[in-house]
Amino acid sequence: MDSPQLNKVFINKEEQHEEVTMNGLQLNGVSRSFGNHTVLHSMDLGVQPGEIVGFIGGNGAGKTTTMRLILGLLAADTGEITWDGRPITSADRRKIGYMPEERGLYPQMPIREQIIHFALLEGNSTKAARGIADDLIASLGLQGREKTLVQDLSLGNQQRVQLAVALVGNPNLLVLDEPFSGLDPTAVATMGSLLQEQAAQGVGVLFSSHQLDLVEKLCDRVCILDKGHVVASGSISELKRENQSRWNFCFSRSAESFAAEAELVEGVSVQLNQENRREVLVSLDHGDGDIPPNVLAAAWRLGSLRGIEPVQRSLEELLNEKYISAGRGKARETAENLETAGV
Ligand SMILES: Nc1ncnc2c1ncn2[C@@H]1O[C@H](COP(=O)(O)OP(=O)(O)OP(=O)(O)O)[C@@H](O)[C@H]1O
Repeated sequence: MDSPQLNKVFINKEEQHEEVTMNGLQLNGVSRSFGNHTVLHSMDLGVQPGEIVGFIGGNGAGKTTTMRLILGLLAADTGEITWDGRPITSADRRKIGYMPEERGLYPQMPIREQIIHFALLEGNSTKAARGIADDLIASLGLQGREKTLVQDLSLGNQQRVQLAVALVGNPNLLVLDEPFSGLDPTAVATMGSLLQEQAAQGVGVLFSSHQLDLVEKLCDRVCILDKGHVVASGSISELKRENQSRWNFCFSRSAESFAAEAELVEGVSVQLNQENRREVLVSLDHGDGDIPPNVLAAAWRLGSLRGIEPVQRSLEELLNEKYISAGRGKARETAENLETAGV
């Protein structure tokens, strides 16, 4: 989905020095090291109210560290974290619902009791905490399971309880570390709808995931992290438009000779449609750009060109083809990183 609030997209970290996010959460130039290992390098990230931002990166890219910085569980070495344009306070942080990677539910506690426990920790009275638990149990579809121990729930329902716990403080922002991991397709769909419902109510959502199809489906924007560097950030549609590098050439007769000729052009991959040999998919091997003149000339030479349609890449293709094999400085590291992550 496209965010109407979004008016700027950034592609290369090297070209990126500002990001337009006036409301909600903003990280500006945040760095963090452990000993002499710099885990985050001058990172910028924003989450506006009501938008869902996908946080992508291989294992060890720095996603969890970023989330801990947002929550105030770790301190940044440099840079600033703001809420609504001013330095974030502990009161702002109390309005952030967090689903940590290590989860943190009590396996042997019934789920209603568990949610009440966390609601009490938020400073609610016992009566209010019970009300909050009952409301969350109803809205997350956990009715009938109030007395079930967490350890006896399916993973999907455990994640729902985890989300309930993140929601007890009626948060303005949800920060969720891999909320979809280990879920079956039904539970994934439920979790996705729950996040969309929260966003529709104005809650900003930042979640990390290695499931790129999900990120593509749910998110207004993405932030792609590679070894602590933001390598791309922006709306998915903008990201795709900015990376236009694939076209379908349609002819009114067989395009085999065009395909053969275009294949000789350096830096281009060509695929003749085997089911309709009048169509040829032409892709740039590296980066984005215009159709190479030699390819266009070959198409004109064939003399029966009916049209050229841009074909957008999926987020997964973009990552694999652009950010991994583009030959940029960190491309190889990115490839290894994402491969390790199973992306
Ligand atoms: N407390 C710590 N002390 C030392 N190093 C740490 C600490 N926390 C994280 N790191 C290191 O920081 C790097 C980033 O880790 P982080 O957990 O933020 O990555 P991630 O993107 O969340 O990875 P994953 O997808 O595997 O969860 C890793 O190299 C990790 O070993």
